[in-house]
Amino acid sequence: MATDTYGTVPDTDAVRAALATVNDPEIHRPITDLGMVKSVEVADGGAVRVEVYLTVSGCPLRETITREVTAAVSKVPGVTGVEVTLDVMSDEQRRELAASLRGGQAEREVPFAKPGSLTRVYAVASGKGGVGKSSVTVNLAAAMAADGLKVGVVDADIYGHSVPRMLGVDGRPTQVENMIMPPSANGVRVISIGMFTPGNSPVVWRGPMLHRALQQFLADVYWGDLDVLLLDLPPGTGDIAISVAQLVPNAEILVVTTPQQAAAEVAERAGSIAVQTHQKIVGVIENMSGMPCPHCDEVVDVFGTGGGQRVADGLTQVTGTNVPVLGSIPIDVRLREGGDEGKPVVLTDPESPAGAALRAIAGKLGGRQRGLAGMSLGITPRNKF
Ligand SMILES: Nc1ncnc2c1ncn2[C@@H]1O[C@H](COP(=O)(O)OP(=O)(O)OP(=O)(O)O)[C@@H](O)[C@H]1O
Repeated sequence: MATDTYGTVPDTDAVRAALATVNDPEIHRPITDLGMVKSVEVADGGAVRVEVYLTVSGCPLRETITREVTAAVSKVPGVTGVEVTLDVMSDEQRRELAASLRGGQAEREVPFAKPGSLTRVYAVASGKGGVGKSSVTVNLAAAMAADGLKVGVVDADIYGHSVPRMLGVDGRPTQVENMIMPPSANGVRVISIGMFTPGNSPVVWRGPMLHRALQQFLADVYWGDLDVLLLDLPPGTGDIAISVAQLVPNAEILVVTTPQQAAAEVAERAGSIAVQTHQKIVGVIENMSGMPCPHCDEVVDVFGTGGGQRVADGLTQVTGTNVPVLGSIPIDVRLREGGDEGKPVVLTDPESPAGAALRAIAGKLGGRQRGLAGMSLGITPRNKF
């Protein structure tokens, strides 16, 4: 905005108020609250100079911060120009920031495991690989974020980590002291083992290291206040499922299967582990449930039928609680393309059969926060609600 006709110098408080509207892109809190505004100078002609502290040198989001600060300050009446210079926090400042983000809590605590936590944690499990567990996870996350929920995803599929690519997250997390800032895309905060390994190298860790990695993802990552955290587990009944049960005992299990008999049997075994770990199974999602013919709309049951219901019935029997089928997702080439391009189908094609099915399931799972009225999930509310 141009200097007003009387040449009034812009008010420093107004400039600071404008800066308070700029959130750090990783921490998602105003830069003014994070001690990131080093100085503000307003010259007579209306030129404003803002010095901003980056949390770390070489911060990948320096351009974003510069752009957003410039845009916010430019809107203040009387401002004729904005110059943003960047500095880097000292070790002491970083320690203070990390301590304030932790809210004075002791280190290494998993916030989601605390009794008062309001975050619902869903661990997405499958028996076999390749049934679409990661695709389902990222689409549920994106759909819930689009519905206004604060959502995080931990890609705990250590051997087949694909979540960042499917969600369109690139780049590595920034570390502030011993806190890790998760990158985000499509409104979803993501952390993946793939962000900590060079190139596309395989991860060959065994149990204790996997446990440690998961603990770090849960305790050392600054997630902020999440409504929902989704954990994409590796297929099968491996070490990670046990670690999840130990680290976040209140996590609820979501089982993904295909309609195929063989896949359903393995999925049921994977789900049964919840009985031993005393975790709740929130429901079963059947993926790849038929493919609508592109020419005549007739549905071709490529992988057979009924797997989701079989798994749900089996788990209902072994757990003694009602485990419902939450939904069925058809085979849809747009879902696969969306995964390859980092654009979840629930956002690019929300009305497609797969997009609509995923959004309906996300609505059931995300909507539980506001109580269970009107929902037929067939579940028993836990005391955290
Ligand atoms: N409903 C669907 N329609 C079309 N393609 C799908 C569907 N669901 C998944 N796919 C595709 O199937 C492949 C496997 O999916 P995905 O990687 O999500 O499986 P996964 O169970 O997470 O595998 P893993 O656990 O082995 O990593 C991907 O190429 C994905 O795009």
